[in-house]
Amino acid sequence: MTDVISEQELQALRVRIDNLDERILELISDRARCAEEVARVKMKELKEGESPVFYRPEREAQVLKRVMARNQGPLGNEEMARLFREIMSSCLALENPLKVAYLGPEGTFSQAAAMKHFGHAVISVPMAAIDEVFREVAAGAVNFGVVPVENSTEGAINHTLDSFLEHDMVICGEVELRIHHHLLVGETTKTDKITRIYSHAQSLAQCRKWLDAHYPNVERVAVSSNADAAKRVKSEWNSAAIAGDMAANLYGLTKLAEKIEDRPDNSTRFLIIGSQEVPPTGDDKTSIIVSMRNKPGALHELLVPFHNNGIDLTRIETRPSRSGKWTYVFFIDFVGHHRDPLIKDVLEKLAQEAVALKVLGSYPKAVL
Ligand SMILES: O=C(O)C(=O)C[C@]1(C(=O)O)C=C[C@@H](O)C=C1
Repeated sequence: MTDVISEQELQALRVRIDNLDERILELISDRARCAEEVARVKMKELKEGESPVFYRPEREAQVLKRVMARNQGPLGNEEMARLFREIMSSCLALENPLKVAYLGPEGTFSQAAAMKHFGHAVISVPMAAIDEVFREVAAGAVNFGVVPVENSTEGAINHTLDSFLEHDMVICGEVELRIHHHLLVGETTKTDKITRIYSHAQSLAQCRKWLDAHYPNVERVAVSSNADAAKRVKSEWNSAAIAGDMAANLYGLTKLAEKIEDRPDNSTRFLIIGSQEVPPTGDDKTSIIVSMRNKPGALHELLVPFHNNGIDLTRIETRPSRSGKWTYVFFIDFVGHHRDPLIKDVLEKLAQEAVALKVLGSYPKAVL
């Protein structure tokens, strides 16, 4: 009897869900038609020689923040924003499908970061090296690139910082990704006979203590990427790989142990590079490169204008210079947009003291 009643209850709920889905479907289609209209207006307003700007990171940040502010549950803010991220991604693809280069191969955390930032409707293009991502963007072969810039456990990604010295790029966004590593095996792996564990050197370092505790005598082999590690285990019965969810799914591997990173807050920050300046949203960050004269107190001089104006520095990194002129170079991130009057003032003061100063870009703070 109770079975019949709960079956009826279930039926009624499914009818409600079907009705809601129909309404959601209509609303999403309405939204998509609106985006098509937006594209038409953008094309209409173009002046001679201008090309349309379909992707608007400042607007996307605003849409996602609004969704999060209005959300009343039961779905969490991040979950709800993730759904809207995908809807917007599909709407943008209707206007103009974006091409995004990332540090490949398929299944890397860089690809996961690209999907988190742009949604799944973009065309993602794997590159063999960070420098190639920069070159692909510079050549106009893709609209944007996604490159890792710092990891909370292992620090700065120097290849990325150095590439900024060589290429003229605009930073148009940032995305932070929680990095969860898993120990992965294939169908043919003999799990009690593992003699080798493959992963990228950074990931092996991020799981060092776990490996010492669980596989102290197993050979650790550093390969070019986690995705490459995952690919190798498919055909080796005595090997395992350390990689993330994307690589596990892509290569059909099983998790022998989940979330094995030593620090539970392990995350990587990625930058979105392109050629498009992003207008202020009121909640932005700016990245600059500055080189100072090689004299005592140079770093102090550099920091004083920020301190005096109460500007929040979020990161400072030093790299060796590439030429005689660039004796040493500072990469600085701070809160604010380079068009804000206060920030403009500080940058002008800084430019007077510096050998060279380059604004890499102002962009909305990561929302997701
Ligand atoms: O508002 C715009 O300019 C749009 O193109 C619409 C829209 C959206 O779907 O909301 C789509 C893509 C842009 O990156 C930002 C927003």
